[in-house]
Amino acid sequence: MTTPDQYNERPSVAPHTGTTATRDFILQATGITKSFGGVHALKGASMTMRRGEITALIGDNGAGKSTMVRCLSGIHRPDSGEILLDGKPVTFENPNAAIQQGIETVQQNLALVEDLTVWQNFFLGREKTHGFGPFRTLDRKLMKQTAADLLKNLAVNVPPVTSKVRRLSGGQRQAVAIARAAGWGSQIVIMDEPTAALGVQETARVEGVIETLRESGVAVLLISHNFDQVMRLSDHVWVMRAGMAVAERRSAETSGDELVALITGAKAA
Ligand SMILES: Nc1ncnc2c1ncn2[C@@H]1O[C@H](COP(=O)(O)OP(=O)(O)OP(=O)(O)O)[C@@H](O)[C@H]1O
Repeated sequence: MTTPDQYNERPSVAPHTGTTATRDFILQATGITKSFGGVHALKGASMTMRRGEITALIGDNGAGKSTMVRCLSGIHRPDSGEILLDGKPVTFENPNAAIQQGIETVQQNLALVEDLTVWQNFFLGREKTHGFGPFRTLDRKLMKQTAADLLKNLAVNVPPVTSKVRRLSGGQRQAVAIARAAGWGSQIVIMDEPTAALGVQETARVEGVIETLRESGVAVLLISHNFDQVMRLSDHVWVMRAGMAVAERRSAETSGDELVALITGAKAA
């Protein structure tokens, strides 16, 4: 039987050749390499994500998590390897190409414009219009209503969508960024340390939004250094070490101690 841990020992073996049916995976990355000059950030890393699950990606500083995320979100082009989305090979020339394929990334800096309102941020670069030709105008009413509905569906309690982002708390901003990512019909939402800068209450609120996202069938990739959060929220955990994804565990079947041992290499995968 091919176990996930073996994928990385034999990167040429695609995850979808294992015993889990390909259709279970929304994403399969196989043998991804990426170097920056002499720095080999990814050395043939392979990982998978399933629909309607939260997959955590953990590892020490410099393990390659952000580089993997950037390859999946079109910021970097892998030097080699294959990414399958819904079973089909994809390549992303740029972040827009990943977005077109249904992969949204909530960056650490959130990429929200402070001086615009919540609804304007939702539709930044993707504005809805009505009318034709020279009579075409922005459909503000539709955009406001859509943004409000999305926030409501995700049970996000933020001030009216006409509020400027500048007025929102850290947790509210994070929730808006997640709701925006979810609202564009994405199949996968990638989140890099979504609660790192938040207090206890705001963290709980954002975690609630992430869980709602999972319930709606979206696959979430959560990069987090917070072990409690990883154990609480995720369904599967991939552990990265020195440019490789060295192990996958079901979150319910592992422990913080085992994950630490896998991260440091004290325990073989
Ligand atoms: N643009 C870049 N240019 C040069 N080296 C890079 C670049 N991006 C990443 N690296 C290097 O690649 C390696 C992996 O970095 P990466 O940021 O992917 O790790 P990480 O697991 O996300 O770490 P952290 O938890 O600290 O964010 C590190 O040695 C890093 O210095």
